[in-house]
Amino acid sequence: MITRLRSFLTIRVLNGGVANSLSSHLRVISCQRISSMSTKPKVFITRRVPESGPTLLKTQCEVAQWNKDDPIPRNELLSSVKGVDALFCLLTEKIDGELLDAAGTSLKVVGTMSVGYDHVDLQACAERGVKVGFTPNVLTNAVAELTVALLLATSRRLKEAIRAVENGLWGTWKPMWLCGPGLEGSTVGIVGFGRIGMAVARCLKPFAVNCMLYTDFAERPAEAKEIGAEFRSLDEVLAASDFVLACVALTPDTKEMFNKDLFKKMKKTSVFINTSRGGVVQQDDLYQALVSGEIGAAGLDVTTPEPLPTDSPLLTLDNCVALPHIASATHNSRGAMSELTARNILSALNSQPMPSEIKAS
Ligand SMILES: O=CC(=O)O
Repeated sequence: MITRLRSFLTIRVLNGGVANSLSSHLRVISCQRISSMSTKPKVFITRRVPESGPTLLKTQCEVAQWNKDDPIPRNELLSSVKGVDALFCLLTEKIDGELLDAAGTSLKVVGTMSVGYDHVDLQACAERGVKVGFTPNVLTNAVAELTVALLLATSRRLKEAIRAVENGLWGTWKPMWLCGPGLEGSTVGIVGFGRIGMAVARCLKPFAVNCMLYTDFAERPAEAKEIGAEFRSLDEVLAASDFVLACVALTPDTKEMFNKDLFKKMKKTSVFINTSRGGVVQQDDLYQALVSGEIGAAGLDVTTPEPLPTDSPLLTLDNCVALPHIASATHNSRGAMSELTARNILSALNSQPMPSEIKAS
């Protein structure tokens, strides 16, 4: 136990950036002494995150943190979680049996600062009695907003336009130059009509879209009526839509669902937008669809892998806009995600209902 505490606290201080000085040694030792007396639950935070979460956690817990913008190496993570009561993680950390076992039986809760949880093995957590929290709702509008921004950037060819201005290719105003499809009078198809899909539909309403279609495992009649969206089969949505928006969660059922067969079913002019997870797209097929003119353009906030390597063929295409997974990146959303992650953790530690718990199905 003492060894566990020692490694926990050493990391805490090392990440404060004072590891090599004598004073840091003294600090490590004094922290260990104080903390070995501490009865507060221990939480490990896997990254530098907005302060709202860590500040809240520190009111009740002993907090150690990988206080950097780059992910913690897996080995470091495995040793850092030993003996913790709670783990505050991000979508970049794979939460599997190995990690849960490295944490040990003290681990009661994993709070991921994300709405997606495809990186968490829910079954492995359930088997070990570890609760899992996530952060729905607080990022919905930010993600919807970015989905619309990406749709517009892709359809209105902003990447080419910005490059043209910066590279002196502007020339003069030309009637035929950099035209693209507009939203007015268009048909928009939303694949996955959950919180985010619906919020995107609401955001698009003022753009004079002619027809809003959606598809999902089941109809959502009440919400669809309020938004003015119509349910269709996936094939019907693909065939009819000028814009196809991927708003599905990544699950075994949706993995690489956007493959060559689906791209073939879309209009040759269609604009495909993905702000969910890169894993829902078969990326080589997408590249072929874009190059061969099977579809018109693609806007991606998420890719496989992330970061997308700079030599990815997708980046050579004018009709593909890629962003670095920033859909929820507003100050407010990220702050709220951090705080909700902390609230999930504290509730679980206090045996209270968690504000947003994921249950294994
Ligand atoms: O992709 C971001 C999230 O899942 O929150």
